[in-house]
Amino acid sequence: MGKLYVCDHPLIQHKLTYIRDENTKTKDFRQLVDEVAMLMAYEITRDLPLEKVKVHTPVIEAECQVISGRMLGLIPILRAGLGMVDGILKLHPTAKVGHVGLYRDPETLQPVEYYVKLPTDVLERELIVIDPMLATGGSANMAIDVLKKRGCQQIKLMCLIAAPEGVKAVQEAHPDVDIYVAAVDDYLNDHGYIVPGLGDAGDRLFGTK
Ligand SMILES: O=P(O)(O)OC[C@H]1O[C@H](OP(=O)(O)OP(=O)(O)O)[C@H](O)[C@@H]1O
Ligand SMILES: O=c1cc[nH]c(=O)[nH]1
Ligand SMILES: [Mg+2]
Repeated sequence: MGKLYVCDHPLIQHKLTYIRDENTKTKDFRQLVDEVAMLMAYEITRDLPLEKVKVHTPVIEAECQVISGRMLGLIPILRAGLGMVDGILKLHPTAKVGHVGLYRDPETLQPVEYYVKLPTDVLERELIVIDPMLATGGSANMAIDVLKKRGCQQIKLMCLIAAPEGVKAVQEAHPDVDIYVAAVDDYLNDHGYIVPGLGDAGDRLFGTK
């Protein structure tokens, strides 16, 4: 079963509180999501492998370390996942970005695919699927399916807030995928919203409501 990591760094938890607050308006919401995504990326990439390299400092030749291994690909689920991309790119500027467009039907809560565009070298990259909200898990599972159907193998999932139902659904459908979140909330309400949650992440990011 995939592991669940809760990024409980005080800076992440502090910022998440203001992201949840209904009085936080679009500009600050966007800024805070960007900052939390960057802080989470720092935690998530803690296990990246290093390799030794020689560097000439102005003083001597030294043996130092650089990140080795596979390159990174970020896969935001449109729309709301877009809000987390730039924060991660600040730490990993060479990552490529693939987009998976899904919306959740408000009646059935089932995800509907409307767009997929991936880097040509996606199979050579470690992928992080990004979405602020993991509610029923339908969207995350469909995005991971989209990647696996194309042969992708090394996939992580990164969300701000998860419902227990969503964590369970992803762990059952994709036991090879580790999940990284800033918080696991209490439950889903009758409309499929995470409680306490933050409302509709896409609407709050883009000011569409
Ligand atoms: O786990 P699930 O039950 O599938 O719900 C989570 C999905 O719902 C939201 O997207 P939404 O459908 O609102 O699209 P948007 O990002 O365009 O607003 C959210 O950003 C996730 O993608
Ligand atoms: O609480 C939720 C659930 C799904 N999508 C959101 O944006 N928020
Ligand atoms: Mg939305």
